[in-house]
Amino acid sequence: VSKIFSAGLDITEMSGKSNEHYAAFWRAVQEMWLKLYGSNMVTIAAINGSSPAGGCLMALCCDYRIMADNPKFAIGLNETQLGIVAPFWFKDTMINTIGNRATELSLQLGQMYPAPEALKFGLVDKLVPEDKVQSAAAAAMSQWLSVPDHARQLTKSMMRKPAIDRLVKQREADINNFVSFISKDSIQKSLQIYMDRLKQKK
Ligand SMILES: CCCCC/C=C\C/C=C\C=C\CC(=O)SCCNC(=O)CCNC(=O)[C@H](O)C(C)(C)COP(=O)(O)OP(=O)(O)OC[C@H]1O[C@@H](n2cnc3c(N)ncnc32)[C@H](O)[C@@H]1OP(=O)(O)O
Repeated sequence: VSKIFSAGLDITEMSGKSNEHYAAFWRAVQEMWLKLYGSNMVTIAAINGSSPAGGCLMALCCDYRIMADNPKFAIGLNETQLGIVAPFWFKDTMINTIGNRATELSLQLGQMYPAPEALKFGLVDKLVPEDKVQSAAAAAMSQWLSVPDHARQLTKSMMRKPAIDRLVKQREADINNFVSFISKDSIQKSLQIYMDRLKQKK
């Protein structure tokens, strides 16, 4: 979709459903992160539009991020703005990209960064004109693929393994946490208010 890289997790999957539904949904989200963050392939994010929350997470999972140079497009982990909390593995992924202090600011405020600020913050690696995002991503891919694969893969794994092992160890507890958090009446209410606001904005 033009103007949107990803709208993040589907909020309708997190509201008004059963606990079994929430558990299955969260397991699938964990699986997505484990596969993408843990992939030994080269992954380049071609960010052609806004990328809130889960969308930002997907981009952060990649090895390199190229974003369209348009200040109308914003990226960030904005969970607190929805009244929810970025789980520890979202937080770890961001820390591994921009560091602890910048992550704390970002997460507590639920900040969405317009493209130029995202570059300054290190959330993305490069800005290019909107119509050059795909070609710039292809060029970056060629550069990354020119590095001997075994050395690049071992280096990637060395950098990411501690975060991945942490989720693998706590996977069931993380699902239980998510279910008990998201099914609270107060959280359901916050999500409803956020969705109503999104619709009113039109
Ligand atoms: C202490 C224990 C902690 C345990 C862990 C607990 C909790 C963690 C839980 C969850 C983590 C979640 C991460 C997420 O990803 S949450 C989702 C965050 N996403 C957003 O905030 C995106 C909101 N959307 C937007 O900002 C805009 O819609 C967007 C910029 C994407 C596009 O703008 P545009 O103007 O083009 O389009 P709209 O008119 O706003 O939207 C069209 C249509 O789509 C609906 N919609 C948008 N985003 C979502 C979404 N993420 N999920 C579901 N539906 C969405 C929007 O409501 C419109 O619908 P309709 O009116 O056409 O029916």
